[in-house]
Amino acid sequence: MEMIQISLNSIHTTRSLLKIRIMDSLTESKIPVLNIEGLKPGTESWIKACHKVRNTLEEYGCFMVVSDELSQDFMKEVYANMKALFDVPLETKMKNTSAKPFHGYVGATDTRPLYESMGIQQPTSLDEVSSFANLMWPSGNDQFSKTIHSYANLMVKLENQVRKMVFESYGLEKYYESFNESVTYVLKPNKYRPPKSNEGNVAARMHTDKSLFSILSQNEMNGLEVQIKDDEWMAVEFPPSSFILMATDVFMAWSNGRIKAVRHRVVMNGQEDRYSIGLFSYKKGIVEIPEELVDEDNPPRFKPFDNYKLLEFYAKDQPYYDERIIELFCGN
Ligand SMILES: O=C(O)CCC(=O)C(=O)O
Ligand SMILES: [Fe+2]
Repeated sequence: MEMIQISLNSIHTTRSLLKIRIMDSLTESKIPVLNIEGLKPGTESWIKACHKVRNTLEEYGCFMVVSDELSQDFMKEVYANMKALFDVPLETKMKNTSAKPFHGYVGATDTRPLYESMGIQQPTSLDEVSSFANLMWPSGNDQFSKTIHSYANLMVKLENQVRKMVFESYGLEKYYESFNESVTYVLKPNKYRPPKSNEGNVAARMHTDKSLFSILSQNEMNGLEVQIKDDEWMAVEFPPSSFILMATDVFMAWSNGRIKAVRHRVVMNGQEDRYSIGLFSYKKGIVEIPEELVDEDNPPRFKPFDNYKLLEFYAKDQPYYDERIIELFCGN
């Protein structure tokens, strides 16, 4: 039986807790909002922003961006296409398979009845997105492919920029290009339905991501909550055309513990379906702490490890789902 932990009331209990409705008053959203679009590498404003991004990820583990590049009309199109995707029959959705955990269709289960998710691998390739669409709609769906591919390209561009900024801020830009060659992506559309009266409203339990970096946006239904200071949950308010960038266990380990992996969960308080879309990067091969981030005062906190093996480890039943997993997996 699956164990879940809900920090509210500090209780550890079994799946019956999923029936609990969380209605605690959440701290008002104070997630930093950074303006990092349109900066030119090498300029003074770029260098300043590099430090700001790194400091924010060290202190909070996440920040938001309100994008000039994503119009509200474009985002409406993204969500209309996602709705059409989840409306395809279950047998068809189940054709979205992958050998990697959480990279294919994940359906609702007894312990997680509100959540469904799909995986589009290598979404920066229009051919890959189109073959996914052909699987879902036998006569294809060009509109879906084009929209989702453009969205993925924008998110990947941003993911690259943020990692470049962090590398630069640590003085490690010389590693950025070679590191980037082994980064891969999966785009995950998620759907959450509202709970019935006899169901709890925790749609995704507290966890930290096992990707290298994650970027999420949502339709107008809120639900994402993060712990950015102490153990307090904070509801994320998404202004139009915004997304949240989140650091993960892998980025935390790479930085030798400097960057914070942000704990998050999804709680459904509304009465409408919530759609979110996440771009997750992964590092192929071994992740190692750069020697520049290790010294006498900062001995290596993690052994070199394989990102996908960490994901497999996480996918097996574990005592927790947050960053304590990576400590178990490869902590020193
Ligand atoms: O839907 C969301 O806002 C969160 C999804 C999430 O945490 C995940 O896919 O790892
Ligand atoms: Fe997550």
